[in-house]
Amino acid sequence: MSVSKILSQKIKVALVQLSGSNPDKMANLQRAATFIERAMKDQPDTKLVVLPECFNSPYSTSQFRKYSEVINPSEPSTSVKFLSDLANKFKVIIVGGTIPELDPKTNKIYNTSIIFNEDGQLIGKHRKVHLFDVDIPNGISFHESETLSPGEKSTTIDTKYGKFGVGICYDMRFPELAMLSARKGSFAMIYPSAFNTVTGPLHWHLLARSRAVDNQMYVMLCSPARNLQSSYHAYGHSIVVDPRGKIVAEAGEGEEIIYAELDPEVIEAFRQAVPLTKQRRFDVYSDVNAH
Ligand SMILES: NC(=O)CC(=O)C(=O)O
Repeated sequence: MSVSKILSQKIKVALVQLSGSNPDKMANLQRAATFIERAMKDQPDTKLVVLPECFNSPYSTSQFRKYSEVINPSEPSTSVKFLSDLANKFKVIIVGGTIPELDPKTNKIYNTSIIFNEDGQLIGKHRKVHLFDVDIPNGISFHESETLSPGEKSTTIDTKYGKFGVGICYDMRFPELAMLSARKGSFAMIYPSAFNTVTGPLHWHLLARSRAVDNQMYVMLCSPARNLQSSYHAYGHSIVVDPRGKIVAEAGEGEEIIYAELDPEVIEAFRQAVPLTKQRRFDVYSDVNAH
């Protein structure tokens, strides 16, 4: 596939590391608006903005239903309308972190990312496929499946610059979603995320860099800032990794915006130098899911 199809031009991205787990949804939305406005003033050539996982609700299994919204483009809920208006106002693509989603047909709750184009149209959504259910001795226990249901699809979004894949947090531990999007021609994988102070130091950078190197694509992880008043302490360290596995931008632990320029030449040059896509041996591992 020619590079012009993967990413049509250089694009600036902004990852907005907002304070996490605050109980006031409208205040969280307003804060997102303030930061997006700041990003667009600081770097007006920004084409794509990413928000964190659960950016407008507590990250807590007992709270997801209370904060959930029905995602129906013809009857936009509070967060859908808010982010759609922001995308349209600033003429920027927004990967709107995640919000708890209620499916009115099944009464199930999902952890869902909603994505808007520059005209404010909802161009896709991703329901977290792999739920964060872990018990790490002397570390952390968390069971999203207490109240959430898993999504059933991988997600690749089409934009005027090219395609990118979306996963959510724990999804990044499963390389298959990123690989699927890469094979559909994506230039990047974007994960609104909320690792914690146990697993963050162990795996955050490793996983971001691994998904980038596996697929020779950009990888972006956008975390909430650390909030020690909340029950869940997010890791922070929102990060952009290039297709060579090099970290090109990284936040600290507080509220912050980080920027990076994605360059099609970097993708092309590295894919030519290390031509993994031409060297794959699906004749050998076509049955990878058979065991
Ligand atoms: N919160 C998550 O979904 C994932 C996480 O914290 C981890 O994988 O570690």
